Amino acid sequence: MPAVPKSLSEIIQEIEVLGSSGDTGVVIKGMAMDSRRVEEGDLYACVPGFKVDGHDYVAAAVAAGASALVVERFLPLDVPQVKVVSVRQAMGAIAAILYDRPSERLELIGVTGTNGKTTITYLIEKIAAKQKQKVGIIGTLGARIDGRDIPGERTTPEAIEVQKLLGAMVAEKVSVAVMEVSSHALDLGRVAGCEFDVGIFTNLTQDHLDYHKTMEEYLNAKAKLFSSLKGKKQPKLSILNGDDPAFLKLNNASSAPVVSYGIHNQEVNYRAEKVQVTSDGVRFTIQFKGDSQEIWYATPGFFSVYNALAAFVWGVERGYTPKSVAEALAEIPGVPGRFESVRSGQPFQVIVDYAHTPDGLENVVRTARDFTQGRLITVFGCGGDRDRGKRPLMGKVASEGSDFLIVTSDNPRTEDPELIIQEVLQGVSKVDYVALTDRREAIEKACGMAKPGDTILIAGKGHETYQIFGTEVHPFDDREVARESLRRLGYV
Ligand SMILES: CC(=O)N[C@H]1[C@@H](OP(=O)(O)OP(=O)(O)OC[C@H]2O[C@@H](n3ccc(=O)[nH]c3=O)[C@H](O)[C@@H]2O)O[C@H](CO)[C@@H](O)[C@@H]1O[C@H](C)C(=O)N[C@@H](C)C(=O)N[C@H](CCC(=O)O)C(=O)O
Ligand SMILES: Nc1ncnc2c1ncn2[C@@H]1O[C@H](COP(=O)(O)OP(=O)(O)OP(=O)(O)O)[C@@H](O)[C@H]1O
Ligand SMILES: N[C@H](CCC[C@H](N)C(=O)O)C(=O)O
Ligand SMILES: [Mg+2]
Repeated sequence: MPAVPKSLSEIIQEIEVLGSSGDTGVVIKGMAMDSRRVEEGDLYACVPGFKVDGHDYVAAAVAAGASALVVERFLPLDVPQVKVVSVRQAMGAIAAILYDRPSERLELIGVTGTNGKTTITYLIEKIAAKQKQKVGIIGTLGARIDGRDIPGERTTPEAIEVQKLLGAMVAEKVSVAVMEVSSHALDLGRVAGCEFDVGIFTNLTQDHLDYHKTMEEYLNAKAKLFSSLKGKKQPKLSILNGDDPAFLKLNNASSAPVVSYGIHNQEVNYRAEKVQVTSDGVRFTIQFKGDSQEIWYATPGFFSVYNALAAFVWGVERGYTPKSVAEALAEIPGVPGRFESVRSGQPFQVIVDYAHTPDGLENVVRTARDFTQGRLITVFGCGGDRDRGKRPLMGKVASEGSDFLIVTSDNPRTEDPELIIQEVLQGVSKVDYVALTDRREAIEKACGMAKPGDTILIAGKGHETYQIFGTEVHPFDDREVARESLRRLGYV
């Protein structure tokens, strides 16, 4: 959906500015934060980045047709300019104005936490779609509007893109939008201009310390989602994992009433009990408000109980019958790249999963181990240019839970793949392992050595269809590569 053109002065009236220069009567037709994507009549937002400063690209932006600039310091140019404290924060607010404040026209759910966000957005999509609601998703797998996929690069896109997508959802009469809100997004203002109605917290374990430095800072970023739950639309709700150590802090930070869920904490509002984890999924009973509901959700792992619980709470609190929410959960075939089985008729299991944190990997290794008769062969690596501290921790949990380990590459980006592997190996002990830098070779090795009853767990890339070396993106899909390896071994 295109932006609704507005004069710069109209925009300035609705946001906090430090000052302006030039003709503020100029009409703004759209907005861009990248000079290379500026179109005629756009407002170019000069973002001081981690690598470069957008203020240095105004000449290119103006040459491409930018009609005005949002700046943190006035530039000696004959172009209308608006000066703000933080361009990153102002960008969302301005884009929201240009797209007619779309988040005020639908229910917006934000899902945050280290693991489980994508999964929960898919569960909520299913629950709402079963009630004949049109649903929009924004997250790691891209955006999706009423079942139509729109590719995306980040878990939470930049603010302008977020508002544009929400605007498109409003235009398509979406009533429920569910969005993954990463800690980077909360810190970098990518959700500025969004009025959330519901915040969902999954869990907090180590990740992204390259960016946040401490777990406390990481949690503070997450907490912003819950403290932001105020505004015109009512009611607001925080849905929090009562078993997580971060619960108390988020409970205190929340501006909205809190509903909690969990398994161990006896005080939570929605509690799962009689949990059975099988190789096909999880079965359990939810006790809530003097009522109870049986749940079947076809993704194995104790962690799946938490994901299903969080989605169930949203559905029931929205007023859907517990039975209809349970039926929706039972119908979900699985989320791409999350505990996804590759089946080519081979007498062993091959599972592709997106676990890329110590906690995620530990959970998924334990789950696979629990239903494996033979050996558990785990293939994984750690991303380059990401939290280095998690590498030996992932090496440790993978080696402790597996019978054979193949340490390989997972998006080395600008780092040396061999050195990343060395850091993973620092945590590896008590297990036979091999390091194979080439991920294809690693998967082939696993398939070649598996015997009937074994399980191969290929972790870290899940749905990803690429491998990033340097800044180049090469096609690579764990599921495809596993299928090819199995084919070569004679399975079809
Ligand atoms: C730390 C981080 O998030 N960085 C993001 C940030 O980069 P940056 O601020 O350093 O940008 P920069 O390259 O210095 O450029 C500054 C400005 O100059 C502009 N520019 C630059 C060059 C030019 O010719 N013209 C121009 O206008 C850029 O468009 C930008 O506006 O803004 C860039 C532009 O949007 C993003 O691509 C970049 O994401 C990087 C690549 C990234 O990897 N982010 C990851 C860590 C991330 O965001 N992950 C989270 C969490 C994932 C999860 O766990 O779920 C996510 O939400 O995806
Ligand atoms: N509730 C959970 N607790 C711990 N681990 C989980 C949980 N849910 C999923 N996982 C593990 O984490 C992996 C990623 O799950 P998912 O994609 O839902 O998380 P995410 O929070 O969206 O991740 P990202 O930060 O990359 O967006 C899964 O493949 C699984 O191994
Ligand atoms: N959203 C996560 C995904 C990591 C997936 C893994 N494959 C990697 O590239 O490190 C991140 O950006 O840290
Ligand atoms: Mg995700």
